[in-house]
Amino acid sequence: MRKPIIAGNWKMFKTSSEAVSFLAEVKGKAEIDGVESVICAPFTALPSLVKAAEGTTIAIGAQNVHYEDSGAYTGEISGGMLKELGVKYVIVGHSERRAYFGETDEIVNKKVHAAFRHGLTPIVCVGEKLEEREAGQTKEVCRVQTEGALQGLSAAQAAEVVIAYEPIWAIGTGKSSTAADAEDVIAYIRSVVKDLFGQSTADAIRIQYGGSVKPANVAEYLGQPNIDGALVGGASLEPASYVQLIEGAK
Ligand SMILES: O=C[C@H](O)COP(=O)(O)O
Repeated sequence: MRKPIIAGNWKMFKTSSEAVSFLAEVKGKAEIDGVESVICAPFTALPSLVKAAEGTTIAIGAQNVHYEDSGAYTGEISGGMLKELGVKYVIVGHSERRAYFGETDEIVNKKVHAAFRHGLTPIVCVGEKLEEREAGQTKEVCRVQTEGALQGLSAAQAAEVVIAYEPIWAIGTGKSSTAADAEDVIAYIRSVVKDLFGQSTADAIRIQYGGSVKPANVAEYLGQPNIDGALVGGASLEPASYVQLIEGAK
């Protein structure tokens, strides 16, 4: 039985003090049996957020990690630095990082391995652009990105990964994929994992949908047999909305 996982991706929003106020508001309310609550915050908010989340069941995640453990990489953050803070998850290969920061499938794969070296759980994003969808390439794009991201992992590691299927045209646009379409692609991604690692890994791996998820539609996505959660941007920024997302996943 896969535990549903709702992860807020705050992107480049919220200072450290804003993050702590948010946590104080959702404490207790966003902690619901049977649902895993995660907040992926900017690096600067992580130390205070991890501290504020102590004693709660809310896990804290980062939005990026460098693939090397240390070195002359000005401005970058390593897995060891995140681990020492008490961070549990890290988003890898978000489409915004692929588009604006040149992350390739090879870099994503190196980051996934870096996450595991440091005991962090990667939330790996895959998803097609609008023109790829219109050209009927959605599944092929997702297959290539999934295979690339998971390359070289053991089956046990792959089972721990969280995959987030995020059609790029649905991110921050208010245009969400229908639950049936998202289910179809996510079931396909699970079959790709089965081909790579076998049935038990495919049964264990959690796959989220992301792209204009809101309190009003989260239950419909989570009601699909292969959709195990949501990676949520805009609707995760307000405390009441974040709590409703967690409630909707129950
Ligand atoms: O990581 C989250 C996604 O990019 C979705 O963002 P959104 O919920 O604002 O569409």
